[in-house]
Amino acid sequence: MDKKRKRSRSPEKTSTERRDKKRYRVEATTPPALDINNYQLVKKLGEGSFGKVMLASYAIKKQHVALKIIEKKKKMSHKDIKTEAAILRLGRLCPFLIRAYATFQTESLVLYVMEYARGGTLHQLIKQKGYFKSHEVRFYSAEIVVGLQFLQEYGVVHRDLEPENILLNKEGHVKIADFGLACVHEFKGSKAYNGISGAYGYMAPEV
Ligand SMILES: Nc1ncnc2c1ncn2[C@@H]1O[C@H](COP(=O)(O)OP(=O)(O)OP(=O)(O)O)[C@@H](O)[C@H]1O
Repeated sequence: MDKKRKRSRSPEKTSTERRDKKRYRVEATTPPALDINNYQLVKKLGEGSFGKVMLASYAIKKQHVALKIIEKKKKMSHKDIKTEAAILRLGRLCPFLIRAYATFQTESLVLYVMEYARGGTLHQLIKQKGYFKSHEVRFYSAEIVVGLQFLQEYGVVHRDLEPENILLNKEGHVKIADFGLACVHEFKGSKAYNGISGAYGYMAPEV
């Protein structure tokens, strides 16, 4: 009788253990897009107050991406990092916003893997051309407005809109970038966001 009980309990325990081991193995595997070793840095695309943006090659898909690298020691607030990452993830829903393929962190860095806008910035284009013809002004304005309208629907205020942060893809379409100062806020009645933010010359008149 005793022997029988022993035999029936032991396989039960073993299968639970096996299940737990299996679950542990699945959780311990880092998806390739979240593994810093899968990105080979090619060159610097830009640098800001909290970090730099590098052109990188994602080994798994042999694809160029823009990798924004923020050093944790630079003390960008946790809330701002989470907000920027969340807005970058929204980018997949609107063609005029830079989108993130992945966001992750290491012990010392926060990383956003973004689509690479290979057409440069609107600022570079303005410098290169000197001025825009009226149909070009309409083209860029329309795409920027659609991008901003989309952000507004999600309660996002960019707060740092300027030609350096309007990127262009290889077909020349607008990709609004740099959500480091953005806030997610709902304007209700007379409630307004406190604090001045943005680049002088490009701030909204009401700011
Ligand atoms: N997805 C991208 N594709 C191509 N270039 C990019 C991309 N993202 C950023 N850059 C380049 O890097 C520069 C800096 O990027 P970004 O403004 O996001 O960094 P930042 O650290 O937040 O800068 P700042 O402190 O000025 O706000 C941009 O002006 C642009 O030239």
